[in-house]
Amino acid sequence: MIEPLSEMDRAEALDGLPDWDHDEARDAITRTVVFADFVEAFAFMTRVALIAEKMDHHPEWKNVWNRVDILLTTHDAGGLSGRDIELAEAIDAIMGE
Ligand SMILES: C[C@H](O)[C@H](O)[C@H]1CNC2=NC(N)=NC(=O)C2=N1
Repeated sequence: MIEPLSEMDRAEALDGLPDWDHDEARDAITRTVVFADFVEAFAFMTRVALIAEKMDHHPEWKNVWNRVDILLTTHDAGGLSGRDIELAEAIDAIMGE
């Protein structure tokens, strides 16, 4: 069982992730990223997939051509956990390159 984030930790984590929105209904964070074309979007998804597999923590996402809609939450915790924050930070690092 993975522990959900406390109210305080959640607020602090969201503060540190300005590019992410909080989906309150799911207690998830979401971010949409847009690339030049499908190949770039899919290359990004491949990189994230390898990180996710290493973390054993996987995004819910949808790709439409050059766009990737990402939702992170922890099914085992019924909401946000530290793993979502860690994966969001890894995604932000890729997007910041
Ligand atoms: C068995 C396996 O470790 C679990 O199902 C992992 C896999 N990836 C996961 N990813 C996410 N986002 N939440 C989880 O609770 C989760 N659990």
